[in-house]
Amino acid sequence: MNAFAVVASDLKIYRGKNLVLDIAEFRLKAGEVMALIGVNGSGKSTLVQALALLLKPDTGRIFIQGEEVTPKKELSLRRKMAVVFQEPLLLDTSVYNNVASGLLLRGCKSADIDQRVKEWLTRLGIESLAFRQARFLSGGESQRVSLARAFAVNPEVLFLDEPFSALDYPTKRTLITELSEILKATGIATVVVTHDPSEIPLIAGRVTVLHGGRIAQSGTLEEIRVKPASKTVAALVDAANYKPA
Ligand SMILES: Nc1ncnc2c1ncn2[C@@H]1O[C@H](COP(=O)(O)OP(=O)(O)OP(=O)(O)O)[C@@H](O)[C@H]1O
Repeated sequence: MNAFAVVASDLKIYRGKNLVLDIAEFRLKAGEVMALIGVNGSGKSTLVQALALLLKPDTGRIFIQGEEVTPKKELSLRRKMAVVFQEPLLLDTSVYNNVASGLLLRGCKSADIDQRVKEWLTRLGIESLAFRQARFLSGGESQRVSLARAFAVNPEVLFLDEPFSALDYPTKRTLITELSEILKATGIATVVVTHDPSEIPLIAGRVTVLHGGRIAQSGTLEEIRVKPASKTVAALVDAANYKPA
């Protein structure tokens, strides 16, 4: 197994004439859960989309588990990854079919699909919702379906782009704790975008701070709090409700 799940270098993305992402080097270790934070517009979603191979960078090289992304390998490498967004983006069908959708796309056999869908419905505590239409779910239930769909494909790398920000506080806390247990058990390398530093100790180890499309600082939350690279970074990690774990 490669020591790094994702490596990117000299990653640049322009929107019109604006350079919105300028990453000299990014490394996500195998099995690591990294929090990605930054003010609005700092480039978090753009970086996630680029690393998940959903957005083509203008320059740069990306390696997934040591394999360089090339036009020929792009689709197979993309299928090693799963992304969960703030909006669950569910298909207008049953919960079961939603969780099965990524596996169908990957051409899995129906017996495997059934086994994996049932496993992940159970692990996310939504087996009783299997035949409910997705449009009738609550926000928290929808996000559980979206996570089950992501885990069902057995991803090597998982990207979570503010998956909890639309949820109420108790629902969010319960889901983060469960998700953290699943990530520990599976060892899937994960990048989780969050606006709430109090979530970081619950789920992630290292923190990467983006500012103006660049990596402003990277380290543990404690390291960054003790020696923030700038006032903006200090403000980001200095949430009133944060207590060291
Ligand atoms: N489709 C687009 N067209 C033009 N500019 C864009 C587009 N998407 C993003 N941008 C710009 O790129 C920059 C980075 O945006 P991005 O969404 O990655 O930031 P973010 O850190 O995820 O923000 P937020 O915390 O608000 O979600 C912003 O200046 C944004 O306006």
